[in-house]
Amino acid sequence: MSKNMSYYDVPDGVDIRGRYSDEFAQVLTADALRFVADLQREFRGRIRYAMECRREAKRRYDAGGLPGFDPATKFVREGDWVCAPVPPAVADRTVEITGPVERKMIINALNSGAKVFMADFEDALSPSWENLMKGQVNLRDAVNRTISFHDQARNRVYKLNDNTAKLFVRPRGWHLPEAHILIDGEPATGCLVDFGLYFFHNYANFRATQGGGYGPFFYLPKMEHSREAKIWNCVFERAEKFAGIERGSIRATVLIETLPAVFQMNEILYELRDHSVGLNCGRWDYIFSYVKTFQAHRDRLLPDRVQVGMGQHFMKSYSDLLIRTCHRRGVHAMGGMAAQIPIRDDPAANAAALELVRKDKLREVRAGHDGTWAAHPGLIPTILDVFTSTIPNLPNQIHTAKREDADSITSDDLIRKPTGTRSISALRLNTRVGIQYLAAWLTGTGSVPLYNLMEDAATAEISRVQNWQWIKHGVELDGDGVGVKVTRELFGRVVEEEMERVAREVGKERFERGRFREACRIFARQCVSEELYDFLTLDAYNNIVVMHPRASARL
Ligand SMILES: CC(=O)SCCNC(=O)CCNC(=O)[C@H](O)C(C)(C)COP(=O)(O)OP(=O)(O)OC[C@H]1O[C@@H](n2cnc3c(N)ncnc32)[C@H](O)[C@@H]1OP(=O)(O)O
Ligand SMILES: O=CC(=O)O
Ligand SMILES: [Mg+2]
Repeated sequence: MSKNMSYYDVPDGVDIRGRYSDEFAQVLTADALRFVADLQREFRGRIRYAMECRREAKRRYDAGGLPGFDPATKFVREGDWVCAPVPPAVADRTVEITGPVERKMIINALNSGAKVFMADFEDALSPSWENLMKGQVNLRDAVNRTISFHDQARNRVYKLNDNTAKLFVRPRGWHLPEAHILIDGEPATGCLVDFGLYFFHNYANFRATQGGGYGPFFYLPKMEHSREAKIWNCVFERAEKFAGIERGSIRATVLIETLPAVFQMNEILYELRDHSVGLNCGRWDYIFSYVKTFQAHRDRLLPDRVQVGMGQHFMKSYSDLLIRTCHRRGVHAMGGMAAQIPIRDDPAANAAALELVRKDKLREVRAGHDGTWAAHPGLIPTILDVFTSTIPNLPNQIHTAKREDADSITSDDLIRKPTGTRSISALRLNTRVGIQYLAAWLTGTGSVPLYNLMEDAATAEISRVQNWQWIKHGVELDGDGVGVKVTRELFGRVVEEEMERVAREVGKERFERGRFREACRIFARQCVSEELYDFLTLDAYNNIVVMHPRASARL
């Protein structure tokens, strides 16, 4: 054991390059880091292989192939198995609030009246060292129920109510490294750091105080294949063994938010059958993934982002098949996120936004979803009302909404071309939103309100890849009577004009103080690149890595 330059007490082979703080050292203990390092060493080969398989699948799609059901796992799809029974503590998940692992928001979310709070290290969080480590400290205090926050400007103290939402934690996706923690000289896998530190410090307390003997509970993002779910299952088994807790204690809901994964839903549940509490329709990343999967397919271009709703045939088919699959296997089928948020200064617009959320949730509960997501506490009464009035006296619809009709959904339904039109105003909006989101992300904020909608990493990805797709394929805009072709030159003019508009809208001072120009450079580079960048945030990550002592910030 040695003390490294930053004074963290680290086990052999582990080096911490992030800033030292006494508070962070409470979660970055030698024992916790040893647990993370052991996970990394045991699973790094399989993670690398899984990422290579993603690249291989991409090569097939780029050569004209289509995603589909795997004949080799037909026996899993047709077999008569079910997942382990749902833990009683999380039978009722009708409303789940989500949000970044920020201290005040954690308290507000846990107090919000939602059944579950999904604390996010992923789409809603900019994964800076400060955010991640503070997030771990905050979650530890939340599980211990000692968390508090003093808003000095408003002289308001935040504390937990007696009754709080059950906590789920969403680690990062498999693809993101943690540059500030080196294990045997290589950056750690981000999600193993998020999972490992949280599990190590909280499993005992969590199971005793809120899991009813189960837990901790997780959400797992952005998987593309059941082999990735299998790795998670092994990570869970390894953690359970380490902690000396019963196999099947840890439970996770997998987000189905990539197009390839919709063909693997049974397989994913099967791999996690002892650790599963369902699947969730991660609709925003799913749309992003549709573009990504079909990036070389000129005939499958997206219409304007606002037109790609759950009413599109491929989106409805995905949600219906997810419900059918989950209920057949005895677990929750969770709905997704409506992007509308309360609009404080305009009662009519606020009522219209709430009505859109209400309709979206009504569609979900009528289709058979067991619960859904809320982006903001102000939406919870509306969403709760929709669920409790549609399925009164039931915690979920797992056994009452079988949706056998969805057995007829085919591969064709799941990849059906979206319909709609394309407009210059959408190109402009994508650009304005993408740049502003990225500017916020670079300064440490991973979810923001923009033009009265929630924007996070997943929605920003749609803006980016839609622009890329339209430029790459030289789309003719047919939506607003302009009739021009999207070229790099046109996009260049749009970027210039939209940057001027952003500067006007946010005001000179904020514009100059912020990282808008840097965001613009990154966003525009990704929109015009010959090859599509895999992830907006993977490329931009280098811009938020801060080494201590300050060395090269690049991976
Ligand atoms: C695609 C996906 O992955 S979706 C899941 C990931 N995305 C998210 O989780 C988004 C979560 N939501 C948010 O981050 C925020 O609601 C935003 C950014 C959309 C809007 O934020 P704001 O405009 O700052 O909200 P607003 O000013 O109305 O907040 C009012 C109060 O509600 C609180 N609040 C707002 N959203 C949340 C939330 N999700 N969880 C907890 N508290 C919240 C604020 O902290 C604030 O509290 P205060 O009155 O005590 O100060
Ligand atoms: O994570 C959720 C999504 O919609 O993306
Ligand atoms: Mg997502």
